[in-house]
Amino acid sequence: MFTLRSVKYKDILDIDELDIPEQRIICIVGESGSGKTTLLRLLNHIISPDEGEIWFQNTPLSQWNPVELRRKVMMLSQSPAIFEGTVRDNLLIGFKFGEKPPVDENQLQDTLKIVRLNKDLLLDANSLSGGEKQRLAMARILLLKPEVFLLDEPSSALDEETTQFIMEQLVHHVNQLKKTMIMITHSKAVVEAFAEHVVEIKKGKVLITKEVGPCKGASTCRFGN
Ligand SMILES: Nc1ncnc2c1ncn2[C@@H]1O[C@H](COP(=O)(O)OP(=O)(O)OP(=O)(O)O)[C@@H](O)[C@H]1O
Repeated sequence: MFTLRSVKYKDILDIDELDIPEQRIICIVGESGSGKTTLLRLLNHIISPDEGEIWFQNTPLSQWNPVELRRKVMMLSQSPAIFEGTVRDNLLIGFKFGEKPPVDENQLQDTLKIVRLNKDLLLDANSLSGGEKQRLAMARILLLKPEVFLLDEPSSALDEETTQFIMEQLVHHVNQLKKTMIMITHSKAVVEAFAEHVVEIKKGKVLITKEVGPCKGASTCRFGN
């Protein structure tokens, strides 16, 4: 799905070779400051490498129309933007400029359940806590159904039990839709429970990239197969 060759970005990342498979749950791990967020930003083409090339679906990122690319590859940052207005406004904002048809009320409610956000759709989004805002942004991306979900520490503002519940829901959802999830995590429990592929970054270099869990060695595999 993503292919990186001889990619350098400032003195932050120096990746000789990395292949990220599609339709997998991929965890990016590594110590703080190792370059994980920078890697996600490169994949989303928010930034470009100084050297080397990154391909998405066999086309160099530089040849992708940026709008088209970000419709397929969406990133949820650690502190996502919350817009003025209600929970509902925030869920639907992605549909405002897109070509996708707006979703109905039931879908909005169902998506809030996936991220365990039990709030009224008409509530002012700015009254939510940090963790709730993060989940609202997660729900917003889920509704848009991109090919690739890039999640930067999606559980950073969540307690252990909520993390377990939401990750289960997210992984199930992504698997069902046959999408790809690439997430940065510092949680060993999340890696052990959900990763199908792990990429470890150390000081800007890929230390380890390997398949793990139930899909190890399989050409195709979804949980439950
Ligand atoms: N635009 C930038 N210009 C210069 N340095 C940067 C820039 N963005 C990040 N850095 C530096 O690059 C290094 C890697 O940052 P990055 O955010 O990718 O790390 P990370 O592995 O995601 O860290 P964490 O786990 O703490 O979130 C850090 O030392 C950071 O300060």
